[in-house]
Amino acid sequence: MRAMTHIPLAVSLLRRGVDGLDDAMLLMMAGRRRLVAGLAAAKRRAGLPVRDPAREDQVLARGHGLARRLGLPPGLARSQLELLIADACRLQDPESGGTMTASVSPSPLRWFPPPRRWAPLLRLVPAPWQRQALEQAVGHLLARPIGAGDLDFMQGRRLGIEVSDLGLAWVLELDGTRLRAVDAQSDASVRGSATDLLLLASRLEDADTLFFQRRLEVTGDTELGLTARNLLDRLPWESVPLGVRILLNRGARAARAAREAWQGDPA
Ligand SMILES: C=C(O[C@@H]1C=C(C(=O)O)C=C[C@H]1O)C(=O)O
Repeated sequence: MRAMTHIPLAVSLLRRGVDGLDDAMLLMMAGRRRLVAGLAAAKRRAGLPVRDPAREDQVLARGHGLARRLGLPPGLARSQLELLIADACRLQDPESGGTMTASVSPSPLRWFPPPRRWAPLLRLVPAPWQRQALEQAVGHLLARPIGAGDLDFMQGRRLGIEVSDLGLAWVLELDGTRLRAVDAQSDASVRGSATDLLLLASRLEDADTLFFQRRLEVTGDTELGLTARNLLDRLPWESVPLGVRILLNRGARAARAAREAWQGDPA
């Protein structure tokens, strides 16, 4: 018998990466199955058959093209896609014992998992990229109030945003007229679920209601937190670019519907 071998740090770190990607692949498979469930219902309503050989060829051809661009062995991509297609067909055909037809949800958003489901994927995004995306998004949203000096109370202070269900947290600092995401302790933090923060940012829920229902929390320097919260409430919504408003609104509605559709889901 071999003695216990020491596992080098590089091996265990790389294995953590492999685990993350394996999780991501399984999550994607679960997402594909949900879409297939929606497709099954839509095809049934339209009187279309379960199998569509032309579409299957198209799926395989797309996979082949992408595999080539990614430098993947073509056989690998093909065999994986064939497995997925076979599973999708079983899933849709009640004769073959598939349970999906019985459990298709009335909401098409069943296949759009709420944020906590896809959080593991987000955590794979390197922190500097996350920070950059946040800076750009918040910078867009708050361009006018920053220009008007409404955020001057934040000069030299650091405000944290914590997305509780995603396990994500960022700290923002106002540097002149630019909001920067920094790697430092915050003076105060606003904390809520991804869906609730999105509902707040898109004005589909107001801060008072969310605080009252404890769906939004302020920690740390309460005065700074409350000033930030009040600013959110008074945000001149008309000054936010229309495209951003539409995107936020759609995103928040989808997240809320997904949360409702998934409520009571045991998994
Ligand atoms: C999902 C569908 O049903 C079947 C499964 C397919 C797939 O898994 O990609 C493709 C075509 C159909 O044979 C569909 O019609 O798109």
